[in-house]
Amino acid sequence: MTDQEIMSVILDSFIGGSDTTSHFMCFIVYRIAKNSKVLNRLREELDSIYGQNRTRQVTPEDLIKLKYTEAIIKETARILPVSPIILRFNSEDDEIAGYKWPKNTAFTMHFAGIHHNKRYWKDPEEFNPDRFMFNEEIKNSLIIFGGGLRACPARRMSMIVLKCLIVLIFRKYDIELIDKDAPLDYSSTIINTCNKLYIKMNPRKD
Ligand code: HEM
Repeated sequence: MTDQEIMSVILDSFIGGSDTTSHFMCFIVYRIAKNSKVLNRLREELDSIYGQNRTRQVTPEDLIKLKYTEAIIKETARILPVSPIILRFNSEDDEIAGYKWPKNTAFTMHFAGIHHNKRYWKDPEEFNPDRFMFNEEIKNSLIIFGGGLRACPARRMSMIVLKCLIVLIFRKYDIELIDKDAPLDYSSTIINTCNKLYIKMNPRKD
């Protein structure tokens, strides 16, 4: 690889990796803080793994047990994916769905549309992590990290990072939204970004 290629891979990772994870985490905190039932279920899961020891390291075994935590991450991404679209160009003339597509046509894939389609999801507007506990998911109806050859190379690591962040925050702290009725304040461009999220954070009382 040339220096320039190495440089662009590093830059890609910084750009593709920092905003995505931080906005995703804001969306997760908002959904949990907004839904007391979800928060209680999450605490039950965390307490069953960590008990009163709220400072020990998260282990690989914990990551497997964190099923409800993973369901929250997936449901947050289903409702509002950080990356709602991806682009692809066809390298050859093609025919798809009865239409002819000349080489170099730009295809935009709209994940958010798939995530809210009633053909794939029951009550798609409802935030309900349980749908991932009971295998409601149909193949390719949830696309968080893109797909195919250019899928996000950090998809596994990102799930681990998000799980660890949820554990570190929610096993130890009470998080409250300052304005419980305010809708999530976000902007939508090629990625969905959280504009602001005001929260109160205190050590857990129980
Ligand atoms: C939760 C956080 C993340 C989300 C939601 C996310 C999502 C995505 C999506 C949707 C794509 C496009 C995939 C496609 O075109 O099929 C992508 C590509 C990419 N992501 Fe991530 N990503 C995340 C975290 C990261 C992190 C932490 C890194 C690096 C450390 C990273 C590096 C990249 C790179 C380099 C690409 C381009 C891959 C290519 O074009 O071949 N991402 N990501």
